Amino acid sequence: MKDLSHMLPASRNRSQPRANRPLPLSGMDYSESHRKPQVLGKLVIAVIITAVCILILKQSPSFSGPSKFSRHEPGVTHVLVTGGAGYIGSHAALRLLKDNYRVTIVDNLSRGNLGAIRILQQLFPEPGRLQFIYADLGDAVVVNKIFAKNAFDAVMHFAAVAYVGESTLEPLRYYHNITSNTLVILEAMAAHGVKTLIYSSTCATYGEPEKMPITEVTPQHPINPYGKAKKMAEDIILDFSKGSDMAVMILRYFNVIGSDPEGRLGEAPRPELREHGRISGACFDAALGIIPGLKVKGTDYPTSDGTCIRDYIDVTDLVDAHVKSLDKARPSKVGIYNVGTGKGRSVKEFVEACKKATGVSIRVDYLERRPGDYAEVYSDPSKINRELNWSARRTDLQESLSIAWRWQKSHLNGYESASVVAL
Ligand SMILES: O=c1ccn([C@@H]2O[C@H](COP(=O)(O)OP(=O)(O)O[C@H]3OC[C@@H](O)[C@H](O)[C@H]3O)[C@@H](O)[C@H]2O)c(=O)[nH]1
Repeated sequence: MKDLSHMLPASRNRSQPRANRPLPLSGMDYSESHRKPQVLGKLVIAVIITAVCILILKQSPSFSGPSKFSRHEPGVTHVLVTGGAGYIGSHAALRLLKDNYRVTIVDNLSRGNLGAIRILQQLFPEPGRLQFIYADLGDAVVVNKIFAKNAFDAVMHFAAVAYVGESTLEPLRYYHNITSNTLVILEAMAAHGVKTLIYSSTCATYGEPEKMPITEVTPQHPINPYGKAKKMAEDIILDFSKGSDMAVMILRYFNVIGSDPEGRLGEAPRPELREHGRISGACFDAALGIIPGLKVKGTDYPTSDGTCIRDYIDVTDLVDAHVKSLDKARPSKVGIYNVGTGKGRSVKEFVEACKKATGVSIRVDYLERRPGDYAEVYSDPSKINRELNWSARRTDLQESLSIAWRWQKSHLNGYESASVVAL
């Protein structure tokens, strides 16, 4: 058995010991059946544990076992959700499962959380609803096996590293993870006749446009490796789909915030990547006292208050756009959509909303600009409003942040613990 416990996220709150449970993974299998009894010789305990393991194994489809997903059942859409252990992917998987889709999640857990998968498994324990496969999309052989064993109807490709700052420091990681892995997915789709793709792209592909708001025909001139890698992936997808009967939807997300309003899932980024973290995570970390204060990166931008302008879209609205895209995807058609609210908010405005949502007077330090940042981006969402009948519903920044804050407060160690604190 391969011990992959080092891949679990480190404790977010240094004052609390890390819950060091070894990951129950064996090769590519995901199963809780591999735990060994701690005390040898205690036969009765061993028998009970074995019985429990068999029960759990029955509930947790494993990659190498007979797949309950290998048959194509008419009327049930089976969606491959790459990156389904991550922030957006897990929220999308939850919505798909709620809407009665069958879901297979593939994730290498490099940025996502096994805890999110466990929550989804608890919510949807029925055999044949949710399958989790621990695998890296960079491994074409494994990806092909996954496609060969499963009859996917559609792919939602979320899996990606997604920090603008990190991308400027580690560009090759971004090109590999985003661009190359998309190629692997497309090749597997072609080889196995899967013809529907919903692709997670980003406003970062536009770079620093001259005109606001950004429409889908605004020229794309990305200025950081993250945006460039996503743009390349988009181009490959478009070339690949040309002249084919592929149904493709490319969704260009603006800045995603919030979490499941019912508090089942949240955003739990890797603590070791905190320095690259997004503004929402940084605000919450500052409010929780995990970091001494929030660093506002750049106050000399040509904007109303000197800080960057972004369009913050709630994750619940974003996953709704995915479900609508899947519904409206048609053979031989490509749809490209901005997914945003259409409203630009400055970093200073964001910080004020975060202070109100958390009730904490967060300390704010003003620093130099962050490499790779653009001054102002916000969307014109009229195309997606019109064509997919989608519009953002939760447009109150403070409300989205309040929902996310509730989850953060009750998950000080991310998915590893649910210790509630009174602030
Ligand atoms: O600690 C921080 C983090 C961020 N910021 C600022 O907040 C603004 C937003 O930065 P974020 O890192 O949250 O988000 P970005 O706009 O860089 O990209 C984000 O949105 C588009 C998505 O596709 C990307 O995946 C996501 O990272 C920037 O101006 C940034 O400099 C801070 O001032 N302090």
